[in-house]
Amino acid sequence: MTFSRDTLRRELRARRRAIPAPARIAAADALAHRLLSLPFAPVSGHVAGYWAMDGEIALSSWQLRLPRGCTYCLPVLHEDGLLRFAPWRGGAALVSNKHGIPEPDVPPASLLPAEAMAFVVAPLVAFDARGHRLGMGGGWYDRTFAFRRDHGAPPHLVGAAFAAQQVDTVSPQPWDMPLDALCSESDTHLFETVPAR
Ligand SMILES: Nc1nc2c(c(=O)[nH]1)N(C=O)[C@@H](CNc1ccc(C(=O)N[C@@H](CCC(=O)O)C(=O)O)cc1)CN2
Ligand SMILES: Nc1ncnc2c1ncn2[C@@H]1O[C@H](COP(=O)(O)OP(=O)(O)OP(=O)(O)O)[C@@H](O)[C@H]1O
Repeated sequence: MTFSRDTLRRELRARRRAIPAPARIAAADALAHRLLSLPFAPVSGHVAGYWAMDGEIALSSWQLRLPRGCTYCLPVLHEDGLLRFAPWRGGAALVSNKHGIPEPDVPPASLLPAEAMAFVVAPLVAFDARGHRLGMGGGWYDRTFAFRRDHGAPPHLVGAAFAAQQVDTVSPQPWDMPLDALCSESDTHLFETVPAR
């Protein structure tokens, strides 16, 4: 079981890294339009993206096209094992976390908890047609959004990926965070989760 999730991670990470630059630029644009067209696309509030790395589909196009009322945030690793979020605009100071991923360089007191987000775009390594997501293996998104299991949105949780990251099944685990939607460059999947509050 662990072996197959690890194997899947290795293969799908290699697959997303192999996508050539022109295709990934076009895909990021198409993804932005799909995210902005979701029935629950935010018009205001804090929205979380991520700093794309290791071949992940980029969110820069979406960030640039967000409605004025939305504040774009990046995830920040916190010592308690739960992600925090911090507003970030192009040009603002960044610092590398322990995995080498840039995070906004802000004082700990200004970090926002997951509950303060209206809409969260989650990176992923692989997804399946039932809305299950396989991440990098740190459990960060699963732990951080475990509170969503018992009640509806907000925050809405949306996976972002290249269509090539779809697999038959990610062999979901009980702790895996269910997605409300998944957008790729070519598809929008809406999933049934618990009703909104
Ligand atoms: N862009 C992005 N940001 C993100 C995530 C992500 O998947 N993508 N995360 C989603 O959870 C969190 C970070 N989680 C991570 C978990 C494991 C590894 C990891 O194993 N990385 C290396 C080893 C390098 C190192 O750790 O120094 C690897 O590539 O094998 C990286 C990030 C928060 N930020
Ligand atoms: N809600 C939770 N409470 C406690 N531990 C958790 C929870 N969710 C995940 N974990 C732990 O995190 C570890 C990694 O989980 P998993 O391999 O599913 O991560 P992932 O979904 O790939 O990562 P991520 O969510 O960061 O993208 C698991 O071994 C699990 O023990």
